Amino acid sequence: MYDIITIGEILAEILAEKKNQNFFELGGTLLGPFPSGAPAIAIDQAAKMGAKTTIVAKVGKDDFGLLNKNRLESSGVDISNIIETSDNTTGNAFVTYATDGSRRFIFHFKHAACGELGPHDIDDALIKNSKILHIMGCSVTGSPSMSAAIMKAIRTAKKHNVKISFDPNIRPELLTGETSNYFNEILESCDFLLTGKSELVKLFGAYQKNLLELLKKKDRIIVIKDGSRGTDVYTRSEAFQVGTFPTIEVDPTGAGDCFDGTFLALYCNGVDIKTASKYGNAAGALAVSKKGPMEGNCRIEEIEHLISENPSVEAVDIENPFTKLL
Ligand SMILES: Nc1ncnc2c1ncn2[C@@H]1O[C@H](COP(=O)(O)OP(=O)(O)O)[C@@H](O)[C@H]1O
Ligand SMILES: O=C(O)C[C@@H](O)[C@H](O)C(=O)COP(=O)(O)O
Repeated sequence: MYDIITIGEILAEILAEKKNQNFFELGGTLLGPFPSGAPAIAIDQAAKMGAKTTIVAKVGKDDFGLLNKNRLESSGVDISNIIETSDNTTGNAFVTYATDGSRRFIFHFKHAACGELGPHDIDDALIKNSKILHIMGCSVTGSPSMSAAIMKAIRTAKKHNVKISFDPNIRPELLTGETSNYFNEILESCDFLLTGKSELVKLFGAYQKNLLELLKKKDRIIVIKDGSRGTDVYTRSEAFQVGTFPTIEVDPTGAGDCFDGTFLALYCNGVDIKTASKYGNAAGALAVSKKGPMEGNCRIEEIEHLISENPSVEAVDIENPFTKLL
């Protein structure tokens, strides 16, 4: 039995060393390759937290695949469901940051090993034998066959009461046609919506009404992550905010996935959602302090050390805007 299973892309990530460095001129230094892919980052962190985890994904028979398999295995992820294909090479993400904090990606995804993953690669028994299925929106939009694989898994999870966790993690560079139908189905089904605030705005604009509808349909946990501004959490009966931990941000990529892995691992262990959110924020702060999307992933001892140094960071109850309307 797995605590958490995820399905999606494994990538090798290449990072531009300097801000505003572009990819159309010679001369800039590139850092990496870093193990990456949003589902891989989250599942790596969940395993580091002690959860029993696996990832269903495809890599090529190449060094980028090996880089990722080695990293995930050393963190404790069961890598036996990573398929090696001879038909394509491991996917890539090239990332560059601008001085205003925005980032741009060039992906090699749809026609890479990760994009080959299809419904035939999804074993229903694996999904049924998991407590939580965690899905990232970027995976849903990455390739048509991966979308079909993920939707098959979502429907199996729903049928067998496996909890569904969804982080929309929208990457404009990966958006394709069918996306909104899939997103709507996953949003309706999910038990955990672990979303970045900017993604909520992209999905819904002014999102309060949509969150109310989601809570009316199901008592779920909605986490809104907002970078250095912290995290808001809503359920039908609870609403609270958790502030951030001091850190020096050198690379924001991966913080949200790292939050997800931490939060879900602790939830599976029976930890209350206020504590799990605080630990998630601490993990996010540690994540942004290292270059590379999962280089800042951490074990629980590092999180507890950061928390013990910052006793004033607590979950603070706020008025629940939804309770009166439900
Ligand atoms: N600069 C930062 N300083 C402190 N904590 C941060 C910082 N950036 C991210 N975090 C923590 O990591 C969490 C997840 O990061 P965020 O960027 O909001 O996720 P996402 O990528 O899903 O939008 C945040 O809610 C916050 O607690
Ligand atoms: O998997 C992808 O398609 C994108 C990843 O390469 C990237 O690392 C990412 O999206 C990280 O997400 P974040 O946690 O929201 O920064």
